[in-house]
Amino acid sequence: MAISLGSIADDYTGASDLANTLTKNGLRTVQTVGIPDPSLALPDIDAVVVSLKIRSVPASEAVNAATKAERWLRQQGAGHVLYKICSTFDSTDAGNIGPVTEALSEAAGGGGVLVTPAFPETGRTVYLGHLFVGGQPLNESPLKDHPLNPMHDANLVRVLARQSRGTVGLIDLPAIAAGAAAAKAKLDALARTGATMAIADAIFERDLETLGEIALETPVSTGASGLGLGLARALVRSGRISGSATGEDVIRPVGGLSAIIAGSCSKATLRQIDVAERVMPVLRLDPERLLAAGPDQIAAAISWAGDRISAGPVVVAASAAPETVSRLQSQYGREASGHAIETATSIIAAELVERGVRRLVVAGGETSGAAVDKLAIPAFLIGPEIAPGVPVLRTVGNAQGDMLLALKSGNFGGEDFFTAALAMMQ
Ligand SMILES: Nc1ncnc2c1ncn2[C@@H]1O[C@H](COP(=O)(O)OP(=O)(O)O)[C@@H](O)[C@H]1O
Ligand SMILES: O=C(O)[C@@H](O)C(=O)COP(=O)(O)O
Repeated sequence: MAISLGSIADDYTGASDLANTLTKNGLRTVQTVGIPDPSLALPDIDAVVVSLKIRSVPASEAVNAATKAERWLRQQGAGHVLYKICSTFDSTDAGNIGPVTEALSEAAGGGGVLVTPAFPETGRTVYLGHLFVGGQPLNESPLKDHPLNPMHDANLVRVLARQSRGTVGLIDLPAIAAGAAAAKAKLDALARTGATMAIADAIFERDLETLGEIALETPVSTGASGLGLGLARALVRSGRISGSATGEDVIRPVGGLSAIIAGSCSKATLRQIDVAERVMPVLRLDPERLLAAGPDQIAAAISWAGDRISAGPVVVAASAAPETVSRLQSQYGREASGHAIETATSIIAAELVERGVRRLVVAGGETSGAAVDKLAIPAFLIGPEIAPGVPVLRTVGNAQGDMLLALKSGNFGGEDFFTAALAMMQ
C-alpha cells in the first residue's frame, strides 16, 4: 500500500468528515482508528485518515500521538500530511492546534505551514484571518458555549499565536486571488521572517483549490475538510491519482437493530433530538444523577433502550442546553463532567451493540471517540454522504462483524438528520 495523502485527525467525527470529502473528490480513502495493527487488511487506497482523540488532551500528549502517526503515514508513502482540525478551530490557549502543527512541521524539516479551517460547504469561511460560522463571527456563534472549548475570539492569527511557540502570519484573500505562485511566495516570505504558521483566508472552493496546490508543495498543512478538498483536487489534477472513488459499494445492508447516541450539546444536535422525538422514543439522561449515581443511571438507560429497540430505533441523549451544561460544570468541573458523560454514553452504546445493534449513529466528536474506542473498531470504509461532513461508515476488522455507523459532528446535519441517516443504513 503506497498512499499519496496522509492525514491525522484530532477527533473521530472530524476524521470521517475529511474522509468523506476526500472520497467525494475521488480519493480511495480509509479512516483508521489510531495507527492500525499491521495485521489489519486494507484495500488499495490513495489516502489514509488516522483518527486520534487529541483535541482536548494535554498538548504534550497530543504532540506525542500525532508525531507517531506522522511517522507511520510517511512509512506508508505519504508525501504530504494534513493535520485535520475542526472547522470551528476548537482549541484552547493551551493547544492543541499550534503545538501539534509546529511538531509535525519540525519532524518534516521545518518551513512555514499553511493553516485554514475554512469549509465553505458548511458555512465556515475565513476573511482577514477572522473565522465566520454561517453569518456570524466565531465568538458570536453557538461555539461561544461549547462545553469543552468555548471560542471567544474570531481572530485566528491571535488565537493560534496564543497556543504556539513561533509567530503566526496571514495570507490574505488578495494574495490567494493572485494565484498559487503569489500565495506560495507569501508563505515563504513569512517563513523567512520566522513565522512557523500562516492562517490562510478562504471564502470559496476556488480559494481552497489554490491553497491545496501550494500545500502540496510543502510536507505538512493544517486545516478542515475545505483544505482536504483543495489537496484532493490538486492531486487528481496533477495526474498522481485517477480520482475514481465513489463509496457506493460500502452501504451493503448489515441488518440488525439501530440506535442513536447523542452527547453533543450543540444547537444543531439539540434540535435534531427534538425532531427525532416525533417519530421514535428518546431517553434524555439526567447528567446530574449520572454524575452522582453513575452505574445505576447507566443500567437504567440500558434497560429502557433494551425494552424498546426490537421495535425500532431509539435515541439516548445526554445533550443539554448551555445553562444546564454550565450548572453541571460549575458543580463537577468541565473536564470531569465531560469525561464522565462520555464514559456513560460509550458504555450504553457498547451494551446496545451487545444486544444486537448493528447500525449506530453517534452525535458529538468526543462522544463518538469514546464510543468507537469502547467498541474497539479498528477502521472504517467510507460510504456515501448523509449530510455535508457526515458519511455512512462501514466497519473493518471489528469483533462484532460488519456494522454501519454515522459519526456526526455536533454542529452538522439538518434537523431530520437522524432519520435521514438511518434511512441510508439498512
Ligand atoms: N448535559 C451535559 N452537561 C455537560 N456536559 C455534557 C452534557 N452532555 C454531554 N456533555 C459533554 O459535552 C461534550 C460534547 O462534546 P462533543 O461530543 O465533542 O460534541 P460536539 O461535536 O458538539 O463538539 C462531551 O464531553 C460530552 O460528554
Ligand atoms: O471540521 C469540522 O467542523 C468537523 O469535522 C469537526 O471536527 C467537528 O468536531 P465536533 O463538533 O467535535 O464533532
